[in-house]
Amino acid sequence: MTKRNDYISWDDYFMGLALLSSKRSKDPSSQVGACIVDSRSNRILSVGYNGLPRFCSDDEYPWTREGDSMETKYFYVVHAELNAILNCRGANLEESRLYTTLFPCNECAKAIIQSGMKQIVYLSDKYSDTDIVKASKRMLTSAGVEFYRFETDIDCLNLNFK
Ligand SMILES: Nc1nc(=O)n([C@H]2C[C@H](O)[C@@H](COP(=O)(O)O)O2)cc1CO
Ligand SMILES: [Zn+2]
Repeated sequence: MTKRNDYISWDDYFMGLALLSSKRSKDPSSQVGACIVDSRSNRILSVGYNGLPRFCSDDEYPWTREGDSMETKYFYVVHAELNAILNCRGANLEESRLYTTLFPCNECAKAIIQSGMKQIVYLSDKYSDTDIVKASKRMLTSAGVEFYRFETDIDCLNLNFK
């Protein structure tokens, strides 16, 4: 027997983990996932998805996008990228690579830069026209953090639990 050739690439694996993490999100409109990797050893350092902080109930806080700011999700949700940074349990994120299903906002960009990450691989950039993303890209570029869109030959990966 020879080895399998249809195994997934490291990039597919890590973006797949970011996508799988996003499935945990309770946000009805955007489910975002992130995975942080030591790019030299291909070891996973952390994962995260967008959700409320610990001890804040998914059922008691709002999930709406519009209206009184206090009653929208935006004041409360922790972004997937920040959650991944905060979930790293002391791992050194210097020189690491972030896989995220949505381009990071300006606030996450600050945390990415300050934690020493060097690369961002993203799937969607659906808010690219917003000032938030423009500010994010400005800071990331100044800080020398590379970012590039995820590319793959495969459209879909199935997880079969049966
Ligand atoms: N990069 C990001 N990572 C994230 O985790 N989020 C989260 C915040 C919200 O929970 C949701 C965006 O909701 P909406 O504006 O598309 O309905 O995704 C948002 C962005 C966009 O900057
Ligand atoms: Zn963010």
